[in-house]
Parts: sequence; structure tokens; C-alpha cells
Amino acid sequence: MIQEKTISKNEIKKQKVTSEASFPDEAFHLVDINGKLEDAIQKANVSVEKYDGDYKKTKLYMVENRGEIDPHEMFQNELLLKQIDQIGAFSVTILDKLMKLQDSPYFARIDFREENEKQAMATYIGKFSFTYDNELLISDWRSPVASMFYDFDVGPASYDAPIGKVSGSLKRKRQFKIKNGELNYVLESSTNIQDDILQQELSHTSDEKMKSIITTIQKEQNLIIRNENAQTLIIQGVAGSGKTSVALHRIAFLLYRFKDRLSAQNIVILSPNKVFGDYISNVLPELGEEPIYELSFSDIARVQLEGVIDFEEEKNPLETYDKQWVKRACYKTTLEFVQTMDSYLEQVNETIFEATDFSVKEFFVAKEWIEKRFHSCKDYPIKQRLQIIADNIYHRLEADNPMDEPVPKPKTVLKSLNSMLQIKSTLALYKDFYIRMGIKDLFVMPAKNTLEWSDVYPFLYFHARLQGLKQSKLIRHLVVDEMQDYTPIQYAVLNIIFACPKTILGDYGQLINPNHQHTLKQLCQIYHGAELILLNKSYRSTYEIINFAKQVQNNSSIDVIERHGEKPSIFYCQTKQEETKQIKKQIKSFKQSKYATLGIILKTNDNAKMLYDELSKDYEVSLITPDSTAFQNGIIITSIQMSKGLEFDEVLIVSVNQNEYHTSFDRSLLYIACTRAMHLLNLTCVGEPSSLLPDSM
Ligand SMILES: Nc1ncnc2c1ncn2[C@@H]1O[C@H](COP(=O)(O)OP(=O)(O)OP(=O)(O)O)[C@@H](O)[C@H]1O
Repeated sequence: MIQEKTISKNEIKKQKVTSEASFPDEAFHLVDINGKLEDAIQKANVSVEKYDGDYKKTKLYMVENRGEIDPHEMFQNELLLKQIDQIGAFSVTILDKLMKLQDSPYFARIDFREENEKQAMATYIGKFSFTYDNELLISDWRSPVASMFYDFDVGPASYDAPIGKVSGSLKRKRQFKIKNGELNYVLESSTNIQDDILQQELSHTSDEKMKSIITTIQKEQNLIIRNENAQTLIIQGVAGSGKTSVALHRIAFLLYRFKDRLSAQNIVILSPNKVFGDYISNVLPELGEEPIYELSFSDIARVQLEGVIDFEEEKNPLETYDKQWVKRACYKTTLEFVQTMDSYLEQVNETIFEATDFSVKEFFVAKEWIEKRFHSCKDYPIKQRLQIIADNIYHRLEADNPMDEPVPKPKTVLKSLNSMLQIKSTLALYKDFYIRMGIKDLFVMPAKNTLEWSDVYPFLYFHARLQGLKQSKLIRHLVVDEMQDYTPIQYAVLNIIFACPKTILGDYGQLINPNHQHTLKQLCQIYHGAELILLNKSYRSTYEIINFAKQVQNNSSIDVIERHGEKPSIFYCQTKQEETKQIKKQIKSFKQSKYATLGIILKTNDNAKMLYDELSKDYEVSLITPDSTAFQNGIIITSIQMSKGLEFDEVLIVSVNQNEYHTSFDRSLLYIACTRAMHLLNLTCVGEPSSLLPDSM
């Protein structure tokens, strides 16, 4: 359900009425394209049916004649089947793209005159390219020429083509709204047109899932999307600045740009929870790409530590824990902790292995040689070094064995080398670290062979040095969303497992864990040489909501889009009962409104559950908890922690009382909650209102 309402509604409406009259060439062009698309779809349908028929026929032949056909023919048939299957799948993809184009074939046109050319060439830009009779009729939004639509106004322009930079001037820019193959409107180029359309896009009510933004990608966002060269890109952006959207469009761009060596299977996204994963899951398929694999830090730990050691899952950061637990957890989130681990590892590298002479029967290798080999393989995990040395010794002995005596096998040599190791397991190494560094009280095991969550990644860091981690060769690009939630040691481990380019995005203004003690500057230190990009403009929320959020967070650096709506309201209540009544009133008014989603946000998961129990007696509401897997429209009750990354047409933040929200950390939480609202924000409080709320309310 998409409703269109915009600040420049009148202007766009007027354009709609006059589109066909004022732009007869465009109306004609669309009819032509529609006809060609129709024809292409028919042809694609025929070829899909043909491959389907061929596949079935070949399969049937093989089944019916099994046992009679000789193995060579069988093999040929199997190959043929595979081939038909692949071509058939390709035809289905083409058909699918053509059908998507049929609804809205293109959204923009640019007329570009190349230097030294007399005439400008028109390029129509759409979700995918479309070629008919060897003529390129629509260019993909990711193509080099299409970048000018996002980067330039009418006037001098250029783009990077495979042959180098192409310069010239943009003579015309037009934007279209085409729905069901019909021209809704055409807008002729002028600088504010893009703003008008952006306003219109942003005024939509929310969809169930995040949607693509190709028609209105902003210049600063386009720079990130099309950055091909950065090994690591760090995007720090205020709430609603489009970080997640941009990251997903960047993936679509990279898949297009490097289609010969990158596929969806080669990309993984580290996302905070399954609901968020579900929420963003439509963007790539909408852009014609396959969905990518999602992982969490807990998933990674489970894979790496299977059969090694157990661990406790991450605890809810907003609950209260004993002081010692907090002290342990806090310390392990610092960059200093990683540095301390590094200096310990450096020391231990000198002492962990005490070489002795290897001597079995007449075979002998001097300890000096073993020691030297150990240090020369220093880039390998210690146990792998021993394996390498064992193999080396075996080959050396074999080569120098004039009497042809039975040489000790590598396994025997390895056993002997292992006995020279002073610390034999990762757990022993990890324990030794705390003892040697004089911080023994910072390591506690909650149960036998079980780690606290804060020890999981430090343990993996040591495990990488002693045993080695399972490295992913398949993954060629890693995306990390909500970067502020992860600690330096987690990044250090990530870098060992995924030695590939990375897009890391988040907002250090949206910290969710009070025990985390690291900064953006430190993240940049870890990724020395990374490109850091700041996004300061918020697109999600109205001017009034962002102004409110800015006062909550004391952050004046957020730029706001001039899209206006109602001012946020605070409902002051005397009692809990009064507050419940007020919540019900808000639900009633939401139901009568045009909006699709109402997010009722509470500080903690427990509070959200309690309100859900109360409201679900009378209303159809859903609850998002850390165990939830899907996002849906309607009335959603959840905690601030779980609302991260999501957005709702309307948000109601419940119980913004002084006792709940008073610390600087609560400020960050309240900011997260406020900025989930796209169009309307309301708050309730019981008794004394939080001092973090803006004064003027
Ligand atoms: N260029 C754009 N055109 C249209 N909509 C946009 C654009 N950029 C962002 N948006 C919209 O703004 C909203 C916020 O985008 P997104 O969730 O990607 O932001 P974010 O920076 O990841 O937010 P947060 O950190 O608050 O979770 C989405 O509805 C998105 O579609």
C-alpha cells in the first residue's frame, strides 16, 4: 500500500495532468518501449517453455532407458541436462527482469553531449538494462553513463567508462514516474526537481520491508555506492541517513561491476538480529540480485568454537549485573585490551616453545635448527608451525638417509615437537595471559569449559595464534552493519577470518551497550588506511521529529530534509492506568490513520513483553523480541534494542520518565527510539518526565 503525499504535491499533480500533452515525445517513447518489452517477454516465455520441455524430455528419456543406454551416452545426457538447466535458469532470470521492467521500464533520461560530438545522446535509465534488436534502449542504473544522473545537474558532466574518463555536458535531465506501464508524470530538469521527487518518496507510508532507492540516490550516497577501490570503507552516518540502504545498493553495484568474479555467495552481511535481516531482505531481490547470506557474531563464534569450548550467549546489555561482571565486560571492550593481548602474544612467542634436540635412533636434528625454523614461520599459528617443522624434519631425514633406515614419520616428529610446547591449549594460554599481565580477577568461567560472552572473541584471538581459525575463502566482501555495537577485539578476529574488502557502517551516536568503551577513532585505528565517510543528512524522519531528536541527543550536526509533519507530543500521565488509556487512544487514532506501522517502543525487552501481554487482550499487536525472526506491518511492540535499524510510520515511546531515562547513555537510547519514526512521534510519561526531553515541550 503506497500513498503519495508530498510537499510539492500540487506541482507534481499538475505535471501529471500535463505530462502527455507537454511531453508527447515521452508518451510516444513509452508506448514504443512497452511494445518492445511485450515482444521480448513473449520471446522469453517461449524460450523458458522450450528449455523446460527439453529438460523434461531428456530426463524422461534417461529414466525410461536407464539400464539400456551405455555409460558414455548416460554421461553425455547428464551433461546435456545440466546445460539445459543452466540456460533455462538464465532465461527465467531474463524473463523475471523483463516482467519487472514492464511495470516501470525506466525512471530517468539524461541527454549527454560528449566533447567533440555535435549531438547529445539520450540515455534512459531503469532498474535493469534492456536491449532490443541489438539496440540498447534502457541502461542499468549501475552503468557508468547512468552515474551522471546522480552526480550532475544540467551543465558540464563526466563519467568513468572502462576506456577512461568521458567528459562533455548534460543537456537535459528528466524524471519519470511510470506505474503499470503508464506515464504518471514527467519532470523536466531543474535543480529542485530531484528534491521534489525525494520528498515524495520519503512521504510514503512504510512498506513491510525496506525498499530500493534507485530513483532518488543522493550524490553523497552515490559516491559510496560506486566506490570500487576502497579496501575498507567506514560509513559513520546519523540515524536515517540511508547507511543500510546505501550498503545494500553498494552490494548490488559491486555484483554488477564485478559480475565475472563476484556473486551473491561471495558476500556476507553481519547484522544485529534476524528481524533486521528479514526487514532488509527484499532490497537485493528487488534490484534483480540474489539475497546475500547473513551472519551474527554469535553464529561465527559457534562455527569456530564447535568442539573446542562452550560459551554463554550475549546478555541483554540493559539489565543490571554485579559490579565485577561489569568490570570484566567493560575492560574487554577497549582497544587497550587488544594492545595488551598483542604485547603478551609477542612475549609468549619467545617462551611458549622450548626447542630440544630431536633424536630417534641414529636420526638427529639440533635444537638450534628447530628453534630457527619455529621463528621463521612466525606468520603461521603455532600448532601449524609445528606441523610444518615436522614435515621439514621428515623430508630432511629422508634426504640424508644413506643406509635407508626407516625414518621417523611426521606424526612421531610432531609428537616430539608438541612436547616442547610450554602451553598446549588455547584455554591454558588464555588463563596464562591473565596471570602474567596481573589481571587475574578479570577472567571468570561461569561453568566448566564455558566462557562468558565477553571472553569469546579474546579467546578466538588466542585460538587463531595457537591453532588457527577456519578462514573463509569463499567470502570476498564483508558488510558490517551497526558497527558501533562491536568491540575492537571482535574486529581483530573478524579481520583474521575474513581477509577481504569490507564495508563497515553504523552510528556511534546510537550506542546500545553501556559497557562498551570504544570510539570511532579507535575503529579507524584498527582499519588503518580505511576510507571514512560521514553522512550527516537524515532522510527518514520529518523535520519536526529530527529537531526533537537533536535536542534529545544534544547533537546539532544532523542535517534535516525540509519535510514537515506534526510536532512530537508528550502525554503526561499521573498513573500507569492513565498511561495505558493514553496508549489505547493512540492505537485508536493510528487505526483511523493512513499509516501502515505503529512502533510502540519501551526501554527494555521485559517492559515490552509486559505491555504486549496487556494490549494483546484487546488488540491485534505483535511483539518483537530477541528471538523473533520476521518484521511485519501493523502495531508492533518492542524494545529500543530490537527497534534498531527498523522504522515505523508512527512511533509511540512509552514511559519516558525520569527514573527510566536520566544518564548520558539513556540519551543515546532515547535518540535511537525517536529516530525510528518516519512521520509521527508521540511519547508518554508517568510522574516526573525525563530531564533528557527537550525543555520547550
Ligand atoms: N536517497 C534516498 N532516497 C529515498 N529514500 C531514502 C534515501 N536515503 C535514505 N532513504 C530512506 O531513509 C530511510 C532510512 O534509511 P536507512 O535505514 O538506510 O538509514 P540508516 O542510516 O541505516 O538508519 P539507522 O541508522 O537510523 O537505522 C529509509 O526509509 C530509506 O529508504
